Amino acid sequence: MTERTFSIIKPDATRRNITGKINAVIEEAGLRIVAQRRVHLTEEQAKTFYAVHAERPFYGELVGQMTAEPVVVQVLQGDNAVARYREVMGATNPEQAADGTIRKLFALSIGENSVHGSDSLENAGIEIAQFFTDADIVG
Ligand SMILES: Nc1ncnc2c1ncn2[C@@H]1O[C@@H]2COP(=O)(O)O[C@H]2[C@H]1O
Repeated sequence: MTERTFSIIKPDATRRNITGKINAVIEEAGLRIVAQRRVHLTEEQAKTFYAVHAERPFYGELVGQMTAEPVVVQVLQGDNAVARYREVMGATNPEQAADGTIRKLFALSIGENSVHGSDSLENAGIEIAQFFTDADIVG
């Protein structure tokens, strides 16, 4: 089934100027980038986006990292896009990520793990709506 999922290329990757390399892995995996924008997240935006992690010990560091430098927010479209992108990203901890995945190729650490992807179709809809309107997405 064709789905849309939400992706963030994180500051550790924009800082190293490797957004194109990450997009190449995404496209080679059969996902289509149907919306994309570079944005410097405010603290409020990052806190809202990661509210589900507010009680976790790494929350403050996470918000700090996500607001340190610009990110690239994206909508990806394709067959089973939510699950497919999670496969393409690899495990949250790059030490556990499979060969060929974005995190195996590029991530620096569990915190600086280069990309975010929605964990469910429902959350994909919520996350996409935080950054894009329907008019921004050209499928
Ligand atoms: N111990 C941790 N466990 C899980 N996520 C962590 C941890 N420390 C930092 N994080 C970050 O928290 C983020 C939450 O969702 P992400 O998919 O963006 O990727 C996660 C990691 O970058």
